[in-house]
Amino acid sequence: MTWDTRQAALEILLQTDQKHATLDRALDAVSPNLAHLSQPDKNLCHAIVFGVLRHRNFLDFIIQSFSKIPLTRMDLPVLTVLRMGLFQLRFLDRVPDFAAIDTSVNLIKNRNGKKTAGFVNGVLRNTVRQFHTLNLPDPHTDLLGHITIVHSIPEWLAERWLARYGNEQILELCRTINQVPPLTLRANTLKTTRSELNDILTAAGFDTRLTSLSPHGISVMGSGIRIEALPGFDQGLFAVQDEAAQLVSLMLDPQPHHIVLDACAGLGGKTLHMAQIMGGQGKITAMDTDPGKLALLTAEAHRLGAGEIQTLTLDLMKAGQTDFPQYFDRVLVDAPCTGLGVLRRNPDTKWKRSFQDILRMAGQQKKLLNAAANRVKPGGILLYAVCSGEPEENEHVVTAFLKKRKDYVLEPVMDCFGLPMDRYLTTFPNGMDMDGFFAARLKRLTPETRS
Ligand SMILES: C[S@@+](CC[C@H](N)C(=O)[O-])C[C@H]1O[C@@H](n2cnc3c(N)ncnc32)[C@H](O)[C@@H]1O
Repeated sequence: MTWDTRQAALEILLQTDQKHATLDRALDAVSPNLAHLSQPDKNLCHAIVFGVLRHRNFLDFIIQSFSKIPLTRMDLPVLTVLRMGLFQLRFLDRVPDFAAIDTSVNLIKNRNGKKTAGFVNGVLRNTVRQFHTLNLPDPHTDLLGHITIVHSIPEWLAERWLARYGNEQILELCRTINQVPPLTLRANTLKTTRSELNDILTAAGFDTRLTSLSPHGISVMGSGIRIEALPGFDQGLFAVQDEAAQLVSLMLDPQPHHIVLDACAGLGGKTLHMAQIMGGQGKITAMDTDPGKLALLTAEAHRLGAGEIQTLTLDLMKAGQTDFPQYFDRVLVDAPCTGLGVLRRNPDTKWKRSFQDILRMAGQQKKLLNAAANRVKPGGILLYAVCSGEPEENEHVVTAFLKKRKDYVLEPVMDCFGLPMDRYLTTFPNGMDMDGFFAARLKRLTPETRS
């Protein structure tokens, strides 16, 4: 089946609306149907999908204001087409108003018939004519309403952030969350240097910025950049990795002679950074419950020339002594989490999470950290990381761990990068232009240092 640009965007959004289909999975699932589209059309499709997910509450507020039918009684495809049309009208200068309206009307006419098409036409045209009459919540008198509607943050999350952050900080955070994040590369120092890679990219006409804290990062400015088309991709000169994620492996500080366990390795972003920091020496075991991810990790290790990475499909919670004949100098637990720190990359996450998820994930994180702790050599380091800034998944996990495990102490992050933070690594999209990460460096004491 082949789709045009907006049909494709509609299908992706409808798939993403199912609770367990992440945006990444939906994009992967439909990608064969997009193969015939030109690159600008693919870019437009992505812009609509991400834009609708970023601004969903704002778009719904407008639809509700100009529709006689309540949103709760609207068919999901109709509501989605309205969101897509409105997003183009309000946010995409490159799409003229008539094109945004006509393509939306035709899209729904083919699916639901003429009557529904008339309804969509009416709502979109009313918006164009009467948008100026809308009363949007004012940040000075109704900050919660403003954040919820204008910045499209779910109310339960906005309430939590309001209790935690100052007014200016939360507004800045919300603004950055809805912006397109930078494409950040990690120079593969097994094959090149950051400065050499930067020269290659700038010579090819790309506008780049060196990351300020990671010595390996380069952000490539602009939108719609195809990673595979960047110079150096086939030669494995870089991997795609946000700066905050780069800081995690740097904070673990694995040495060339170390034996390392990446206990939740996933696709291996951090495993392969560790391999590069270790100069392709030492020994790394990449473990995950998902064999499919580990297979992709092995392929990526090959592209990057990272040498032999031992993979292990195993549940950390069920792993016993026989699974690991030796102790490790370094263990990374990059735990599964709510992902609320990476909303600018995965805007669908905000509509799928609830407070209960934070508590559920925190319970799992505590268990994973405890299970990993027994694998660390006395004198070795256990690093706990999550891409969420929620306290239950951050310091609460670490505090509970330290209460239980008197053989561990927290090592201050200040010593790692001279960051303006003392105990933990905490990064934010606002101000730092990085994903929101949390990491704690825990040292296992030797019998001598314990007493
Ligand atoms: C945040 S992701 C890891 C991302 C990865 N470290 C990276 O940098 O690309 C968490 C991973 O933990 C894995 N996982 C979840 N529960 C696990 C368990 N009990 N044992 C091992 N891995 C687990 C998931 O499959 C997922 O790939």
